[in-house]
Amino acid sequence: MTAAPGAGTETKVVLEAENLGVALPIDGKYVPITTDVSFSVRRGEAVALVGESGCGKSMTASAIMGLPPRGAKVTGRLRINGRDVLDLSPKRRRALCGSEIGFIFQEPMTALHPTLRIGRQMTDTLCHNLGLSRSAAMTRAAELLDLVGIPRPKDILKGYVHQLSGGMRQRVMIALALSCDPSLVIADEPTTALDVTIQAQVLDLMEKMRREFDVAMLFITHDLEVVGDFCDRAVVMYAGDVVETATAAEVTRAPHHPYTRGLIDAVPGTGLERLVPIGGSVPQIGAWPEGCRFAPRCSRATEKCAIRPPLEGAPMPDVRCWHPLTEERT
Ligand SMILES: Nc1ncnc2c1ncn2[C@@H]1O[C@H](COP(=O)(O)OP(=O)(O)OP(=O)(O)O)[C@@H](O)[C@H]1O
Repeated sequence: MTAAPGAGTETKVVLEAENLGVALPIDGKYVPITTDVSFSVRRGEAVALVGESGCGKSMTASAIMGLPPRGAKVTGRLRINGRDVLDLSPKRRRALCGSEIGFIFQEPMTALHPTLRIGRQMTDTLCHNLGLSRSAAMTRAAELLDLVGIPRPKDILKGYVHQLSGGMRQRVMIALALSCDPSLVIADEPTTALDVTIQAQVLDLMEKMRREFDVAMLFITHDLEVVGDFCDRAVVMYAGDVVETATAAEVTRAPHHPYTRGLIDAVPGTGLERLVPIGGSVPQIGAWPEGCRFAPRCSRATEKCAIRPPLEGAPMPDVRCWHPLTEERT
């Protein structure tokens, strides 16, 4: 693994999604799952993709990884380290993903094989992606486990994933994600399945890895506290759309989109006397309103919201809303 490069390279854009859309064939026609998803992640930066369940966060991540569901139509542009990847052949795409993108999933038990020794799984990945010999891969695997704070790495490599605690399993996932020296790591709800103390440890470790190796991180979460604590910027999604993009501090302290405000008011620790859930629910795919998709749940909605607001060109930049909140951001 290469150490963090020096100053001057930290602004390099690693991931660029431009009007990224995924549609799935359902009952004989393509139904949009996400539309117009645009954002970027720079080297060393952690960007959160945030929103309620069903907003399209994981679908966006699967399109970036080149692993959308069978039959999916992916449109728009997607660049990884400046290279357009949507037109690559499946083989070249897999090779690119193996060498440039690392993944951390919510539940390591579903991503790690239950009956293969941890050493075997790690060395398979290292041999395949880096072309190492089996013995060199085993040495590297032990180094990686040591790096992520796993004690007695050589013993752990001989064991199985079910013998580890949830936090240790997630450390193995992080080691695997970093094993190919990726420029981008996609973490899909990596701490949701862990208890609070272990969550904090895993987040600390990811933060350390991000700083040390200067990777770009796309962090998929519905936890706004994690966004505020861990991420630099946040991309808020609603019903398959990006509705607001800003720094994590701005999004969590002074959001401009009523949906983002609703998300914040619905979680504990916001200072409100009681939590205020957003009324209603995310519209089903195939049943999105014509205009603003959030309008049916929005107290600020007017007739104008029958027209879909653009992300740019509505009253505020990076806020897909005709009536944004105008709280000052300091
Ligand atoms: N293979 C599929 N076939 C049909 N619909 C799907 C499929 N995968 C996802 N969907 C639908 O696409 C929408 C977006 O799903 P997605 O998993 O991306 O949401 P999410 O924001 O990641 O939610 P969560 O936080 O619950 O994972 C949902 O309505 C979901 O039911």
